[in-house]
Amino acid sequence: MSQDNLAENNEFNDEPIERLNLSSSFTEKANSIQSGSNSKSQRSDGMGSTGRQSDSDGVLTEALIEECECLSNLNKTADGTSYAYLELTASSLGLCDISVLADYEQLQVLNLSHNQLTSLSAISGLVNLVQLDASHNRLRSAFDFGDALGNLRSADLSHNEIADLPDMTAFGRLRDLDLSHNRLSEVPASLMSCASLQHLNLGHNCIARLCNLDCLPLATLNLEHNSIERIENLDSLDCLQSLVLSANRIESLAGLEGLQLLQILDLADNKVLELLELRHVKDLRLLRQLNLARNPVQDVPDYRLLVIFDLPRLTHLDGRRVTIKEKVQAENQENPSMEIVAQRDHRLNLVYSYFQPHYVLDSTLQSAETPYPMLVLVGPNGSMKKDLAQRLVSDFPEYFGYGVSTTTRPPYPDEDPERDYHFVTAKEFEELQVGGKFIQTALFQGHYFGLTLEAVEAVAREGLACVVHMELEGVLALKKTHFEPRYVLTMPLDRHRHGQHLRTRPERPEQAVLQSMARAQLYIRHNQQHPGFFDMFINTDEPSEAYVQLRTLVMNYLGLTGEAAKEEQQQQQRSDDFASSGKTLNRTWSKTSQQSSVFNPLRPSAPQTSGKGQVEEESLHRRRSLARETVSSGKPQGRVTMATPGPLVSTRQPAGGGGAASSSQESARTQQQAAAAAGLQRLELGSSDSGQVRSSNPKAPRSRSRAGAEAPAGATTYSPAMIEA
Ligand SMILES: Nc1ncnc2c1ncn2[C@@H]1O[C@H](COP(=O)(O)OP(=O)(O)OP(=O)(O)O)[C@@H](O)[C@H]1O
Repeated sequence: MSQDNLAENNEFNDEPIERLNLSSSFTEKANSIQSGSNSKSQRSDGMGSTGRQSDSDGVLTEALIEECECLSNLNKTADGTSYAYLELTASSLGLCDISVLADYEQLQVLNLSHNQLTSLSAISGLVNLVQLDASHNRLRSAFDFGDALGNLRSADLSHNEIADLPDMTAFGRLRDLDLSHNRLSEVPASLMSCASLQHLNLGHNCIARLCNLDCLPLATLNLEHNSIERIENLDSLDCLQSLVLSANRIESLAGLEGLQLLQILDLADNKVLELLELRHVKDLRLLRQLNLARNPVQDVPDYRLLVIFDLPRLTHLDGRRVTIKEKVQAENQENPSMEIVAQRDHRLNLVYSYFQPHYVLDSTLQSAETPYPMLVLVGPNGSMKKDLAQRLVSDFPEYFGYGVSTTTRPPYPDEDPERDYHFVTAKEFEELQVGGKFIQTALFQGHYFGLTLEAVEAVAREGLACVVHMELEGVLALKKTHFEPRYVLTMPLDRHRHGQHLRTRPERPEQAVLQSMARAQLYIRHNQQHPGFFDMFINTDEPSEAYVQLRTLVMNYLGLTGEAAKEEQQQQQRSDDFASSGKTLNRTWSKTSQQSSVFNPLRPSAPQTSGKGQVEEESLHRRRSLARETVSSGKPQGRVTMATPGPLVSTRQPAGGGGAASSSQESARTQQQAAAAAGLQRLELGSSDSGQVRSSNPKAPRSRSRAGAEAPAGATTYSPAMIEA
């Protein structure tokens, strides 16, 4: 076998990444070297020299070599001109004199481990030597065999008494060097001339400082069990894949930032105290195995999940495989989705409220047929929703009241503490929360916001529907309660205008402005991914136009257009009279619940007992059920008559979509008849002329927008494309 062939057989740099194990990598390598050479040294009769006790006073002789069958691998010599044994294994023979080896200059692999050697000068003539194992001897000086062994690729000199290295310039081909378990007090400077060194083990020495490794092409470096306090001077190790620094005195991970190929980092048994240190390895994209076992940082609560969250690419942490479950758990804990946060908030508020004495609050109680009416304007801040809400309330005082939220945010100079928010301290907010006062809470830009039941009740007691405004997080929580409001998404589509709106408040920091602008995308995404989540959309680029749209929407909804308005006023008068006698709330705005079917949107609920006989009541009930089923399960129609005040339904035909409408006329008629049979009042609402108001209710007919988002048929599409424009 030629030298090169032999060298190829012993290459380590081609090992797959997974095999570059932590602290054991060098040991394994050493073992593989040893077992490799041992196996080569095995004769066909299975006998080798390893383990044989020498009876020649530690002198290796030809007779002993023969007796112990030390030679193996009869093959072509390096120059290819003749045959010779290329390997010699003379381990555990108590050898202290190996001068006989000077005659074996064809040797390529030499194993002299576990002897009593104090010098290797006798092998200075083995110019063909590629692999040397002289571990477990009593060598004081390594590489004292001179410069002639320039072909050496692998040298195991571990478990000796080496305190320093001579000049290594001649060993430019050396790839693997094991100097572990020696007496080195520093990284030998001469190592820097080993331009091919890929695997270096300096573990179990007395090294206190990391240095003299500059620009070495190391793939694995083991410095376990030394006295290193700081990770330094490793920046130039561009090829480093595995770094073992366990059992040192390291407190910080600083100094690892540049090791872009690092995959394995073993820092077990050190003094790393803070999770903050992980920032130094956060950007190491290939890091898969991290060992921080027995560091003080492990005492940090939720340590494991926090590390997994910070370094999501890890496959092994502290010697244990990171499971998918742990990854999900870490993500949910440290970066929960808005949905999970809302779920938690809701659970918390619910539990706190259960601890309180319960009152039956008639005014906001969900009745059998209709929920308490509420209108929620939702959108990113700066979408003018607060102004819109307050204007609506002042224009329709007979229908709407403003639900004042509570917040820990300090008031802006122009805000009225009674009208805009209830401003409280963080402690007061917490007390309210623990007191079970909130229907929903949300954290937004570092401040808590919450809507108390009392704020809604204050409006409801007046017989009014409650108008509130909030961020998406608040809506997610509110949707979990028994309230079933209408949700109007208010969004500036023009980023520039949005920025302008936000900057009207000089006290709002620029960072918050940019954050809020970025959040606009969140609303668009949410609208796309959850069709029907918002009931309507209003573009608030132009505040006055937005208000006109909202007002139109509300008036349409309340039936307050033209003659209808007058009639409504009269009706309202009658209702008020009715209400003043029994204070019955005009439930006009909220969505009906799944179970509830129908109600007259403009008049107080009809009394349930009509004086009909039982059979007639049952028949009526059957017909109502039939009508409900027909209405709720009916396929989207071009023109649908809804008997509920539920979704806004377009009466317009989508362009070119008449076919669907005509083909379903029969079905529509059936629905209408069924609804009429049940004695239900029709409510037909069209999209506004401006085309900006539309429903995203899933039951409404839909057409596909250019951007792929679903939108109700007949309505102008609301898509991110509009934002881009
Ligand atoms: N109970 C609540 N739950 C969740 N979000 C809420 C709640 N009450 C108010 N918010 C929202 O918190 C955000 C607070 O924003 P900010 O303090 O910057 O300005 P604002 O004047 O209150 O609102 P805007 O800028 O939208 O007029 C607003 O988007 C507001 O709608």
